[in-house]
Amino acid sequence: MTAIYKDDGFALHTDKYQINMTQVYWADNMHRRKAVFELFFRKLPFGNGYAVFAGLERVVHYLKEFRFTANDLAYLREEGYKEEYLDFLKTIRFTGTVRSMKEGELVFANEGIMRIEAPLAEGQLVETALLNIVNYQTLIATKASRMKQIVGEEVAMEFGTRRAQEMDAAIWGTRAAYLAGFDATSNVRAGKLFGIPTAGTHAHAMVQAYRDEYTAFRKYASEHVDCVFLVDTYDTLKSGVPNAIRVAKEFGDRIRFKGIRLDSGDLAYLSKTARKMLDEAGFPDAKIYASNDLDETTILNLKAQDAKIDVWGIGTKLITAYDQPALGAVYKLIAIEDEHGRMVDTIKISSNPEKVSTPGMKRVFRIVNRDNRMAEGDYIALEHEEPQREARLKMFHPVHTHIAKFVTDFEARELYETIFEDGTLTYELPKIEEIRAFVQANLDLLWDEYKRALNPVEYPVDLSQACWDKKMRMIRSVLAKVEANEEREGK
Ligand SMILES: Nc1ncnc2c1ncn2[C@@H]1O[C@H](COP(=O)(O)OP(=O)(O)OP(=O)(O)O)[C@@H](O)[C@H]1O
Ligand SMILES: O=P(O)(O)OC[C@H]1O[C@H](OP(=O)(O)OP(=O)(O)O)[C@H](O)[C@@H]1O
Ligand SMILES: O=C(O)c1cccnc1
Repeated sequence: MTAIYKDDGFALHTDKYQINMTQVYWADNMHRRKAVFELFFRKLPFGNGYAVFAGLERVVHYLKEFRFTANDLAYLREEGYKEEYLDFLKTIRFTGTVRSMKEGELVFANEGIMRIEAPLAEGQLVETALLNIVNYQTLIATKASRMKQIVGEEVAMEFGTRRAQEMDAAIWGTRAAYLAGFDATSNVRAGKLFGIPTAGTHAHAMVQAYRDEYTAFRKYASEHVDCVFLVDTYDTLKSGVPNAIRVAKEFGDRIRFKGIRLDSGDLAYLSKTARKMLDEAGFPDAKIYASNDLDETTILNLKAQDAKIDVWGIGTKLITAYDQPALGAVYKLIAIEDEHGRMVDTIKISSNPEKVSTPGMKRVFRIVNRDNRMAEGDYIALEHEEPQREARLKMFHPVHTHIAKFVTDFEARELYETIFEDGTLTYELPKIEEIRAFVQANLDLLWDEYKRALNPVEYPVDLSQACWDKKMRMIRSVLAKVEANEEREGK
């Protein structure tokens, strides 16, 4: 790489305004004030009924290693930052406390996924990277989960690396897809880094290189025991499938003829006809793989057409989150220490009531009905509240408050774990297989109405009465100040 400075850290993986704001805090001696930030999104992606949280592992690595290197500081010096400020940046490490949902948790709009309590300077500087990581990984995990819900018991393989937005996206995207339910990836480096099962067939290039399918399949079979032949280079039914069958017969027990891959044309018609040909030739166990711009809509349609596809190879539409390429997670200041050392809550008002932030330190609980083991909804309470101790919980819609219900026999599962305590990592990162199992267990708690791909029912995310009252009090107090200001200005 022809970098001017060695790329040896991630602290500069931030927006310049974070460094500029931090300079202001530092110059004003505000930088050590305790601040609390919350990371959340306001709208679920893809019209899905839930999102799958991913990104915590990388966030942990990032915060653990957070420091400005000598190269970072040299570059900032060249950018014109003052020497005294650079001396301060040089000493910065992440010393905060992080409370977060676990990777693989199902998460909904307007609930804090992660809460960062840290000296203001640190909390501010890490915003961009945290959003960068969580936004992308959660987006892809959600897309993958949505696709896997449609794929069902069949196999979903991640094929997206070639179309991903560069290398990081391919690697962390395939990890997100796997933890959310995909079964394997074609990316070998992801296999090495995360222990994800890898798998693959072959491309048209190999058939073209040998110029005929029969020779190409034979050569492949001579070198590999597990064989899936790509059959659409010339003519799927007239040439590809017959050549695959011919080679499978010739090699007999010397190979495991796992199947064929279709990569163009009418996948419903071709798969049904190919299935018949394989069965008649005595290969009922050979699987039919399909790829070619697949997404959940196409897969659902193919299933409706009774396509005989066993393995779905999915690339572009998954790894680029093609129909919605960004999750709008934000990172908002919810409380800050004042000049007297007291924590004061902050609120951001918007003309859209759904966008008004919920002030203060809170915890998120999943309310699970003990009788049927299904989730009743999520419940956001103030830090000190203990909903699990209540016999009867009122759950009401935070905007349309007349929509309410009471739950009695319930378990209130707190969704936050402590990840860092005063800068020390206290959380043991789970293995990826554990995260996968966790996603499945979480999905089992949701009624199908929340999980369907089209027009799912909105899952309740409610505020406790105390939390709601506090929000309303703060809205009234801010609006009163705005009015007083207007009067002063004589408007
Ligand atoms: N039976 C089907 N019903 C609905 N969609 C299908 C069906 N068969 C294939 N598709 C989808 O239709 C699209 C066909 O795209 P396109 O016309 O680009 O492919 P192609 O011409 O078959 O192959 P190539 O990608 O080599 O150009 C793909 O997204 C594919 O997944
Ligand atoms: O379609 P995706 O969901 O992205 O799946 C991955 C695609 O990558 C390969 O195609 P390749 O790059 O060789 O191009 P082509 O098949 O589109 O010509 C493969 O044959 C799939 O078609
Ligand atoms: O193994 C395959 O078939 C594969 C891998 C990546 C992209 N397309 C197909």
